[in-house]
Amino acid sequence: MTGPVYRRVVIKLSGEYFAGPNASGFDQSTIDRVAGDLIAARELGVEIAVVVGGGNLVRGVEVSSRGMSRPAGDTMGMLATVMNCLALEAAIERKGTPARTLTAHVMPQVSELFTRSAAHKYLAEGRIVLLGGGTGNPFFTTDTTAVLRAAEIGAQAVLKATNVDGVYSADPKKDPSAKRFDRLTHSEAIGGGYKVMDATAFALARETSLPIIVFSIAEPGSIGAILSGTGRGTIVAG
Ligand SMILES: Nc1ncnc2c1ncn2[C@@H]1O[C@H](COP(=O)(O)OP(=O)(O)OP(=O)(O)O)[C@@H](O)[C@H]1O
Ligand SMILES: O=c1ccn([C@@H]2O[C@H](COP(=O)(O)O)[C@@H](O)[C@H]2O)c(=O)[nH]1
Repeated sequence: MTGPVYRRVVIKLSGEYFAGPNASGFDQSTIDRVAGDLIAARELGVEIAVVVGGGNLVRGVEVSSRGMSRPAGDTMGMLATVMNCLALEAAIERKGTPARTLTAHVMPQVSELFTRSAAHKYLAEGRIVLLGGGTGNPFFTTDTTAVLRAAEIGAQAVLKATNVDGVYSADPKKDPSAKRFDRLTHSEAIGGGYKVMDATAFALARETSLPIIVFSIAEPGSIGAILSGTGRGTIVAG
């Protein structure tokens, strides 16, 4: 087994995956398994910050299409990501590893506000740091949040752990003939319009020279495998 490829990473976890076999909500056994994978990855000696999506609970665009304003819908989506962080934090700590949730909004009864110094401190203490509330602003996504926070805290890569095993020429769930890429540049990912991540996230990663690795979270141990350089995923880099 080779040593880890990175010293500090931000992992973007699919919120949708937290629903497990259900259409929405929390599936505890799925969350427990993901918590175990994160702990195993931490034990490789990598500092880990996690951004969790909200697709299992609320997506702003969907709720606003029913009449609510987009900023209000997006605020619900950001709060959904905080709930996912709390579920994951509890699962990680139940397994005996310290974790800490930091949020983009002031909510002192719930968690500490995200600051770079707090993130550095808890990562250096060996905690798994969970970043809730997205960027704190509507009209963004947690993919963009992951790249933003990675740039802010000096992470060396963004790992997008999702429900497909890489970037394809078209959505593989809709087009079985879609071709999978092993590697793309940021500009190719933006130019191709691949909807696995939003263009803002790819553009910020290009500007900050951050590699993004897109891989499947469904494979147990996949986070550790990616960190060891043996996993299967698409690398989007310079
Ligand atoms: N070109 C493409 N290559 C790979 N996946 C694609 C592509 N286009 C669309 N997709 C879809 O993108 C999805 C993953 O991105 P998305 O951000 O929607 O999900 P997620 O990681 O589950 O996020 P969330 O945290 O919001 O639930 C996959 O389910 C896949 O079907
Ligand atoms: O910076 C952000 C991040 C997220 N949101 C809202 O949250 C939901 C859930 O995030 P996903 O990335 O889709 O999983 C998103 O649909 C937005 O409504 C946000 O407003 N700002």
